[in-house]
Amino acid sequence: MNTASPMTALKGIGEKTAALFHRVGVDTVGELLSYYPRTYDVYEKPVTFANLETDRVQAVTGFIHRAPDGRKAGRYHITTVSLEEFGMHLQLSWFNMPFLRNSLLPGCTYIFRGRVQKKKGRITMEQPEIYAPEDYEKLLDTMQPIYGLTGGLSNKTVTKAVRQAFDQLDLDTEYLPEHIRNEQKLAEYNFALRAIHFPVKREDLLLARKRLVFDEFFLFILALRQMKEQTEDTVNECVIHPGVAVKQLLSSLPYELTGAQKRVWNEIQADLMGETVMNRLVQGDVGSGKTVIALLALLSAVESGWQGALMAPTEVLARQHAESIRELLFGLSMDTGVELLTGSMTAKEKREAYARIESGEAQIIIGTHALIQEKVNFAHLGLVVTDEQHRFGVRQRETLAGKGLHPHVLVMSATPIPRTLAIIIYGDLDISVIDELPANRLPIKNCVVDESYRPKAYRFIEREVAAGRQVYIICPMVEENPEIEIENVVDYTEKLQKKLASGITIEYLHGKMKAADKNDIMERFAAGEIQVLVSTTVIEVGVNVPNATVMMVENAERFGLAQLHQLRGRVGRGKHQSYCIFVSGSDSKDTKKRLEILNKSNDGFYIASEDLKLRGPGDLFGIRQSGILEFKIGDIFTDALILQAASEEAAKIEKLDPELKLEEHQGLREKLLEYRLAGMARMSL
Ligand SMILES: Nc1ncnc2c1ncn2[C@@H]1O[C@H](COP(=O)(O)OP(=O)(O)OP(=O)(O)O)[C@@H](O)[C@H]1O
Repeated sequence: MNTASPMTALKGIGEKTAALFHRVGVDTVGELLSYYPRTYDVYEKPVTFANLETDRVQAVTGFIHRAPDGRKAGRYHITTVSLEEFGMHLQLSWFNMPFLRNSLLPGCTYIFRGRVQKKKGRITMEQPEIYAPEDYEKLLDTMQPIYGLTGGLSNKTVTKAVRQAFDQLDLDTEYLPEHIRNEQKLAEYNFALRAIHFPVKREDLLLARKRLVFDEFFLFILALRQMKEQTEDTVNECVIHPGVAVKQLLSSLPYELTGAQKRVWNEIQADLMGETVMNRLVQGDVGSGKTVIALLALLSAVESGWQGALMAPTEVLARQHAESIRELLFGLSMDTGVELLTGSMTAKEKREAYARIESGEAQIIIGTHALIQEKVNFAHLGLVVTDEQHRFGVRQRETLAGKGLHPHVLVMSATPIPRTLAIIIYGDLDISVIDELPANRLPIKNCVVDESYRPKAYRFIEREVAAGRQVYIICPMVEENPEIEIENVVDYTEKLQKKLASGITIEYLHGKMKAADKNDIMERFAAGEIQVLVSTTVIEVGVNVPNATVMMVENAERFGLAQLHQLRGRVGRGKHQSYCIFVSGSDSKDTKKRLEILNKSNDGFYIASEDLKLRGPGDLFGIRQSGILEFKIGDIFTDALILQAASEEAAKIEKLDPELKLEEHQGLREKLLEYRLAGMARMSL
């Protein structure tokens, strides 16, 4: 067995289980080893009731005075036990486990372990684990890995598979040169890999994590530098001059560009006319008006005889872009062929669209990445506008170059990262920043509240709807189990229908819905036919419905601040006063402090940097701040110092041995090659 062996090479994993692993992105034994735990279960000493903290998983010692109660509640059977300690009470409950009434014996002591919650003023644990004290003793202080799962794939299965892989594999030898390991005080590779899955103690885990985060950033930056060398100075074969249509568009906009938009547009124009091809990142906070900048570039391309493609991460966004672009171009004297290309189109529709793209009749092509990248033959592509989530890298360029195309590339990003980090992460791109919001915006009013505020929030929502506005409600994500997440959204919507005044149209949206259904809901929301949209975070990126003025986020404490900021960015996009209600299910002080940052500021850069200060780089169990670039373990915010170190080491290597020819760099050279090959599928590096 080696790292390239398929998952079925492991004992006990057949085709069916392998298919489940495939769903979480693991096809080979090597990928399994880098499928790092999402978090760890730490079996800490039982605490006294006085030290229970809501929203934390804790253990208590409980003496059973009398047999548990059992009762029916709708579809469920509920077993409850009330524990007492120095006059303080803790209520335990289990769903559909009636047998507990006979197995929890009066007069005996058990350890109960679960998430502490406060419900109707009472301290509770739902579904706590139950241990005999002597069994718990054995688990004490161990850390059990918890992996990201999917329906049907249990944590036990993943854990067992990882153990087996470690037992049977000859692991890679250390590949980082010793001078780097010494300089950065990094743990040995195999130690790190083992310890990240099965840490014996917390210190080991911290060391392991630091090493693997460093590796991830280091390889990324080295690959990026190689990529930059390959793409730099491609001669500009698609010279683009903005002309009459662009002027007309500018004067027909219902607003004037902000100073920042004008500056960035100038930078782009200079690129488009320049001697080398454009590789530019436009960074701008949510709602700063990036779409119109993209459109100006696309229209300039069309005016100069080229096609422009706009690649969106989701079908919903592609549709939205197509619509708003058609609207903005309407009435210009030049007719522009705008083509929308999405997965839910029929085969016939797609064929016809491909034909129009190939003939050049379609001039601005808007679609999802997969469709535009893989299947399309362009007549004369001059510009690609894409987003940061899908790196448009060497492979994409090579594919296009194979078709004789060397287009300009414009990458759009709403991730608020400080410039110093941006330069490292986007080392292959020039950077422009739209650092100003349109002037007509009223700042969003925020509040952080607890669950008891819900009825008031609902009355507020009713008033806004009565005034003609629209509302988003975000349900908590359930990372471990997408099925529960869907249930949450559906359940919440049903309950909400009873709580809000009749006559309000409420619909829900989640990631597992069919594309056509999602489109339908989004279109009806955009058209104002739906007033309240209950959703998972699928709504997070880019949706633009300026009439929506309320964003209510349930269990806000479970989200990263950067993500909450993105979510909040869905409102406050028009002329109406907008509101954001963060409902927190936790009364922990740290949570309050974090959410307070959002309360104080609407500025993405400020929020990201304050969050970083508060959490500190050692925050191991923290919420990942951003899904961008899909780093497996590193987080550009919380691991900013490691990112910086990796960048410095990469620069040194480049100076010392740019082609990695030295003996001591052979391991690294191989690893980098492997990384780039794997990355082609993942990040297109
Ligand atoms: N200069 C401006 N003045 C007033 N309104 C503007 C200006 N530029 C853009 N807008 C409007 O602001 C809204 C948000 O713009 P846009 O959708 O381009 O944001 P964005 O930067 O893409 O944000 P996100 O990252 O959240 O998608 C749109 O309704 C757009 O019409």
